[in-house]
Amino acid sequence: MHSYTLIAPAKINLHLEILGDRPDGYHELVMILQSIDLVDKIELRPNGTEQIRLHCNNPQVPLDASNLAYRAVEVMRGEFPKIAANYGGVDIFIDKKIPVAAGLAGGSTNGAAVLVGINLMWELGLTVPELQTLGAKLGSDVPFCISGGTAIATGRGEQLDPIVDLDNLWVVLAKYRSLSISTAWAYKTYKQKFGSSYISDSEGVKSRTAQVHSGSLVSAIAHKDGASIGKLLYNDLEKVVLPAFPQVAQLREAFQEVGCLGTMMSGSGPTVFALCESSDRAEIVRVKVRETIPDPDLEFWVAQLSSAGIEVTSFSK
Ligand SMILES: C[C@@](CO)(OP(=O)(O)O)[C@H](O)COP(=O)(O)OP(=O)(O)OC[C@H]1O[C@@H](n2ccc(N)nc2=O)[C@H](O)[C@@H]1O
Ligand SMILES: Nc1ncnc2c1ncn2[C@@H]1O[C@H](COP(=O)(O)OP(=O)(O)O)[C@@H](O)[C@H]1O
Repeated sequence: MHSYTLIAPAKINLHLEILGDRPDGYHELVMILQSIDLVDKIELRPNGTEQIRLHCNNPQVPLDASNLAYRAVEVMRGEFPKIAANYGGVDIFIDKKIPVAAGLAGGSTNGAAVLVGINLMWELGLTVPELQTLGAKLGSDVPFCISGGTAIATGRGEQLDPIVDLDNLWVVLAKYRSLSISTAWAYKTYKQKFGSSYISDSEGVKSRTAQVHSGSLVSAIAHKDGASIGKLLYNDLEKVVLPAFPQVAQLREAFQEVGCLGTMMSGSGPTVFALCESSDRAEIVRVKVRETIPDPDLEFWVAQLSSAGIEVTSFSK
């Protein structure tokens, strides 16, 4: 049986618009998701036992059944119990570079990598759409993480329409090390603050009152027009996170002041990113914001937008 090493990229949200709440407790969204080349490395090794054993270099990552990498194996075992019984357990090594609970889909992309890796290890022959259907059971962002690139995501985030890949732009990412935000908290607080944006008509049929604002951004992406993309970045969850976490709002202002194409919080935060036209410009922006906020708790990364989803880099006997 082979071992597999996979690369699992983080994502940012160029657009995150909440259209309303849904009967299943989730929110109906329109997002534009974008992979970046800040990546975790995942290694899967058959271990000759029945157990799923996790190893990670970051102590913030849970090593139990709550880890999305662990849950991905369980989803595969649930779907293919006979095949799973032949193959036994697996050791999963997570080399974590993506900050945790940061709005960058770190857990989702690890779960996506394990689905792709198990598909190969167990010789299941599942297609990408089939893997994405299984991925939606793990989390709303998992289907996107499998294919990556640039995509419009609707529904609860799992319905995907790929658009032209953006790779001509860079981002500076910044996050306070000691600050993490729960996605469930961000959506719950949004609902408490803004209620449902669905209204019922005279027959009780619910329809959306929100507008979809992503059209001009899609057009700017089609033209790979960084200046317009920067101006059109959008995230409804900023409305709850920025007032609750003033240091995130200050970080966003600092990026704005140093002059980038645009700046926005990613997903449910607290990572803030600044879009830049080149890696040199990104480095200048990073240095300037570091000077403005010398707090050692603030960490930075520079990454390029990427067309890659989960990639297998090696396998060995
Ligand atoms: C906000 C976003 C933006 O890309 O990403 P992150 O900031 O987590 O990276 C996503 O919507 C997060 O996707 P993901 O992290 O996969 O979420 P899930 O595990 O499916 O859901 C976590 C919780 O968020 C809430 N949730 C999630 C998605 C959605 N469309 N509506 C929701 O209300 C639900 O309370 C759910 O229990
Ligand atoms: N493989 C994983 N990597 C990181 N966090 C994970 C993983 N599996 C489960 N988690 C849990 O998911 C939570 C959210 O982390 P993460 O997926 O990195 O952030 P986000 O949902 O903001 O994109 C963490 O607090 C952690 O408890």
